[in-house]
Amino acid sequence: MSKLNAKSVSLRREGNEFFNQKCYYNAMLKYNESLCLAELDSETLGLAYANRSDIYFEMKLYNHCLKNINLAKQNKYPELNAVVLNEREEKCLNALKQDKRENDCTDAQQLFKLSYAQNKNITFVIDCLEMKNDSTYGRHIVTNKSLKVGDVVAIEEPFCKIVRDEYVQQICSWCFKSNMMDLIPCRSCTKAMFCSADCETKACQTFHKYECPVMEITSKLSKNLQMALRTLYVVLAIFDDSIHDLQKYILNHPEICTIFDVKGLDERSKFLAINSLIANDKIDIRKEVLEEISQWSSKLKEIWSTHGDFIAQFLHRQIQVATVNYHEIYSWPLKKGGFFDKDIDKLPDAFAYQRVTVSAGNGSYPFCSLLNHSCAPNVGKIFVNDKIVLIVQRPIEKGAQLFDNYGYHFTNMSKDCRQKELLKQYKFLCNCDACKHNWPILTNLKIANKLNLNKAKKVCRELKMLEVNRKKAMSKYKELCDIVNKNHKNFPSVEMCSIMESMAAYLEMSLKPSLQFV
Ligand SMILES: C[S@@+](CC[C@H](N)C(=O)[O-])C[C@H]1O[C@@H](n2cnc3c(N)ncnc32)[C@H](O)[C@@H]1O
Repeated sequence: MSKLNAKSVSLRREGNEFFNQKCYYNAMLKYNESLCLAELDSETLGLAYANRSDIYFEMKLYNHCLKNINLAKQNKYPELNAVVLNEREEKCLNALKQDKRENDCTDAQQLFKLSYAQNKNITFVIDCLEMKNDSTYGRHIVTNKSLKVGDVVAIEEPFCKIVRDEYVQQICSWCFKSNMMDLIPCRSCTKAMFCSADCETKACQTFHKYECPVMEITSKLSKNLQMALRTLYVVLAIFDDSIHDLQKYILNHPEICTIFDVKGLDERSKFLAINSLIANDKIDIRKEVLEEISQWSSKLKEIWSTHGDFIAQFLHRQIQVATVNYHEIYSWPLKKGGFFDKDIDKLPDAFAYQRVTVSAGNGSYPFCSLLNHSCAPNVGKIFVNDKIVLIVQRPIEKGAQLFDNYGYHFTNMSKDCRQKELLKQYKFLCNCDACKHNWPILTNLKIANKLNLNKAKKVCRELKMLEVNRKKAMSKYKELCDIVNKNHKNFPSVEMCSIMESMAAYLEMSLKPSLQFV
């Protein structure tokens, strides 16, 4: 579907109905869809921006409101209605003068810095991490000095990323920022929005220049195939549109090389590191399917005619790599909900809250993809926009391996289920401590220390009460890191697992947007 004013107008009207009912989240979604469908240089665009400014005004987000009033004016907002906008603008400016609210505008990204000196080559990883390779674990990451709970050991950007279709109107297609849904639509397609003109330019210099004309159809493909295609586009842009140069480069670098072996961190080297990630060779996709897809876009059609076999091989490998390596990118839902609480007094039977981040997209990360799995991991990932921040969850001794969790944790899944799923998707039989010693799930775990159990209960109660505030959440999180550092010998136990969950919740709280839509 291309831009179409009639459809845009009807979406805006749907938005107005939600707005009148004060359902601002739904209204904003409809206005953003309306913006995506509005034709360039039409007043439909201006009207949608103006309506969005009304939501921001009601939510007292005056800077967003002013920005949208400006966008409306720049986009043919009808002169006839200008009085309404001008009045809103004036009210906004006055309100801003009187607005004494504390602005919790700490950039989430600034909350996290590497805890130790950086690796000289891989500057986003601490220097004490090394890659090892053996017959049991394949390639894996170990530390040559002991690490403590809370240490930030890597902050990695994705090589390639993709926003899920259902979040296109809520998250910037370039940087994954939500910006309170204050996004601008792509000028040409209806399936991409950006938080700034700068992000739009960056996307259009790479994958979006090829994808834009075919976004509507490619967004219906499976996520792995979409990621494979996008990787091809990202890499094509790196090779200045030359499929010939890309093929030559791959042929000239046949050796397996990881992010630890590549010479620099330039985009070509990063691609080599992605291309040499472990692949699931049981996954097969017919060349005819790829050929059919290649006919959708003019660029793909053109290069398929000269390099069909190479492109089929490229996409095939990327799909095989995707299934065992690519990460979901988690983000906060913008609709109010947050932590909802279970009955605290049921501890040790239950955690006191549930964490509610949602998977907003997928990304490929050459370093984090070298981490192996454990059902009782010692590191955890959190996302700041599209970046993975890798943080130590349990003390790690010098020489020990760093273990991530692939979504199968011993506290909430039986050993049999975990092992079955891991074998099916990742082709290995897990032999982590939790599997080896058949640790029980949370509800059947022992209590190791009554004093700590009381602490855990208190923490849960506080978690329930705490107003979301980044600074407070961060300081609580640090307190809990200390408790885990001092008491980790009691792991696994109800109280330690509970404290670790609360620790993760406080960490997420420190990232949660300070405002959400009702
Ligand atoms: C994301 S990769 C991790 C890096 C991988 N070891 C390598 O050599 O590139 C996932 C793959 O690593 C292997 N793997 C992960 N965790 C493992 C574990 N605990 N024991 C053995 N193999 C594991 C499996 O082959 C899995 O499909």
